[in-house]
Amino acid sequence: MNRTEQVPVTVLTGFLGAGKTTLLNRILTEKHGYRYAVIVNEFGEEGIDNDLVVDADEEVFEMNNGCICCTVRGDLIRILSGLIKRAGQFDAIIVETTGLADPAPVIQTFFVDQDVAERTRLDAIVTVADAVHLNSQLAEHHEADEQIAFADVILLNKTDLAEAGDVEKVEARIRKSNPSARIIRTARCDAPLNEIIGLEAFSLERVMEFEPDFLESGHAHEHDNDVTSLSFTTDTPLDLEKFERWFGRLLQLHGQDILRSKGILDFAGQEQRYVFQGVHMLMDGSMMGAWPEGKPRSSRMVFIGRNLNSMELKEGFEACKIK
Ligand SMILES: Nc1nc2c(ncn2[C@@H]2O[C@H](COP(=O)(O)OP(=O)(O)OP(=O)(O)O)[C@@H](O)[C@H]2O)c(=O)[nH]1
Repeated sequence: MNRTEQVPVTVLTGFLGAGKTTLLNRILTEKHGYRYAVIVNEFGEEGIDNDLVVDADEEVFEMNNGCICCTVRGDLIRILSGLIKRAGQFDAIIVETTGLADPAPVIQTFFVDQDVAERTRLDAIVTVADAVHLNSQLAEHHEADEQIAFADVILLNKTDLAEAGDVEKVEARIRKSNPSARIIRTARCDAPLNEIIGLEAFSLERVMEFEPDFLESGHAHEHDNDVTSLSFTTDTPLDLEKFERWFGRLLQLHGQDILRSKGILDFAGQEQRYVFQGVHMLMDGSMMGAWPEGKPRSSRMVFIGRNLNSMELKEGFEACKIK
């Protein structure tokens, strides 16, 4: 098949909370004239990410029942195969992996499945790196290192939160894992789109240089078993003050172990949905607009981390309900 008839695919990866969804939203809202099909994979059970992706014209396919790099790889192939059949209807495919994904099995999918291999081509692996947390993530999670190693482009993001001098140190550390990727320093992933999409940057030869058995090994992959996810939902509105007190204390006490937290919440007396985001101890929250019409209001939250105490978290969450 002619190379120009193959659908280009950009894989967005990066550790938990680095800014992948922020980047995706940027791509989807900027005026570029292209039509993208988007595949979003999420580790938590509650499918929050899908609601955090802006309402764009693009088609968004959710894969929530596991991590893209292991259990749901079959789903990825199925979605890609479906998209390929309608290839004329969009210009490119964007795949956002979970923050815990090893990108290798995802990349392999584009070479080992014959149909997918013939009809798509990897444009680039774009990795978002959190300038504040990357060093510790690299020390603790081999997935973080793989995400950096496989990148063609690295957005060294959250430079607004990093201490002066730290960005240079993180960049030097990145270079040890990946000497050749283009590194772009960003705040809220504010890189020009033409440096992210349509690059024709992916090179299997480069990958084979540092992983010679890349295509043969099957790249057996195991996640850190100590990282788990818990999610909670309720239809009862929550008390904003109680929630803030509980959550602030929780992150103070357990922020080392709670790698990621996020939720869409229904606070009593508030018209809009409230979205909160935590990455370790750093927390961010804001109103995110009206509740979708015709759908009941409810609160959903997800924790991803080590040593998560299910009972304690559940009790804390339940205690935030209005009486
Ligand atoms: N201050 C600051 N906050 C940022 C930046 N980029 C993203 N954020 C915030 O960081 C939080 C996590 O961003 P996301 O885009 O959801 O990160 P993600 O990589 O998609 O997270 P997961 O999918 O859960 O792994 C959100 O609250 C963002 O608004 C940045 O450059 N600076």
